[in-house]
Amino acid sequence: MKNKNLPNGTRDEFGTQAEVKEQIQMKLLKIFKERGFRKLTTPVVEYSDVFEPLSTDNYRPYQFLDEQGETLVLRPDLTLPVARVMSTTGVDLPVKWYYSGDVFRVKKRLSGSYNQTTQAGIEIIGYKGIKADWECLAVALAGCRAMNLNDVTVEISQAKFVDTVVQQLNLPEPTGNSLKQALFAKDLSRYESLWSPLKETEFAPFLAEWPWLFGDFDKVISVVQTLPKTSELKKIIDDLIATKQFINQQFPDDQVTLDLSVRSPQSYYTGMAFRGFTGKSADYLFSGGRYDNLLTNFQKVKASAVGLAFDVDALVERTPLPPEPKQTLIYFDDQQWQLAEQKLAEVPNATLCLAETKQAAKQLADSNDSDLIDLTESR
Ligand SMILES: N[C@@H](Cc1c[nH]c[nH+]1)C(=O)O
Repeated sequence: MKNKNLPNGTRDEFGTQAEVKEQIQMKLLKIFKERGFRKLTTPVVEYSDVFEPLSTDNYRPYQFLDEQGETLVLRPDLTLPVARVMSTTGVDLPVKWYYSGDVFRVKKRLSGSYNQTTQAGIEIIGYKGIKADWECLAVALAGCRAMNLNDVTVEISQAKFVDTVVQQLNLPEPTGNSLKQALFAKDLSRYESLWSPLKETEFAPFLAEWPWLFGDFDKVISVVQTLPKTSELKKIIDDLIATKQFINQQFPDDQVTLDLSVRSPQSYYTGMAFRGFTGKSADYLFSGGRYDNLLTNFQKVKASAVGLAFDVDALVERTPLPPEPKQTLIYFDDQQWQLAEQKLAEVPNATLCLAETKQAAKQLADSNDSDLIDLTESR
């Protein structure tokens, strides 16, 4: 009998913790709305095909069958449903959506992380230019500020960078792909042996450093600058530098790092991607990026898009819980409802006491450390 247990990786939330979470969500939604984003809600359950573009190396979705035998899943992501909506509803582009809701990702049993997390995010669809990426970053960092998180590190990556460089190297396949996999896995001995035939080429200074190409923005960029520049690579570098300058100007308290040796945080990203961290914690506060091809999975037309989602639970973890405020119980008898309502409106932090006797009301007030207003005394 498991009716008193929760499935692995889920939790109940109540009281102060749940209220803080609600407040955080409200603050984020207010920022989205104030910047002109419109609300979009999608169902918690979808056909599993919607999530096909997702590579699920670290987790798998919860799956079950509907009455026709079709595989349904609890959504493991909120961006793919937005792409589905765009292909089925004929909404005119460009659009700016905001949403909040839970995503469900079955992680390894002892990973210590939850399988149900709450996200609040935005998707900007129909803009090719870098201003849309910057709007995502501006929303992300404004959100962190609203939570009093002032020392955020934005880690930027670029989904196309690794492929662009591997292509430039002109390695025979499958060597190019193996090099990429060794780089992502930080399998250094394999990486070394794969790039050693290029030791005498102009790529050598870069290739020797590539597995360590993360951290300080300027250092990483200076290594990338040693590569021969194709127009594609130049555009990638220019956009990264301009984005760092944008963050420095708009959010001078925040740090920017660059990682050009990682796998893209989402398999559907096609351009810049970014994550926000604070302190030493490895959990990110927000994660987002550009995905210009995702909509073509659902429809013929190509549309540019960029978005980001806050991990609301990670924000809650970094928010100190406020002390429990003292509550006032309003005790009254059955004939005094009107009066009790008046008191309730007047007294801050009050609640109606629904106990049946005065003695029970007193006991309740004592055990909750609450004040008690007794309306039956004034009669
Ligand atoms: N859906 C992404 C975040 C995102 C929103 N838009 C673009 N990326 C995630 O869960 O990591």
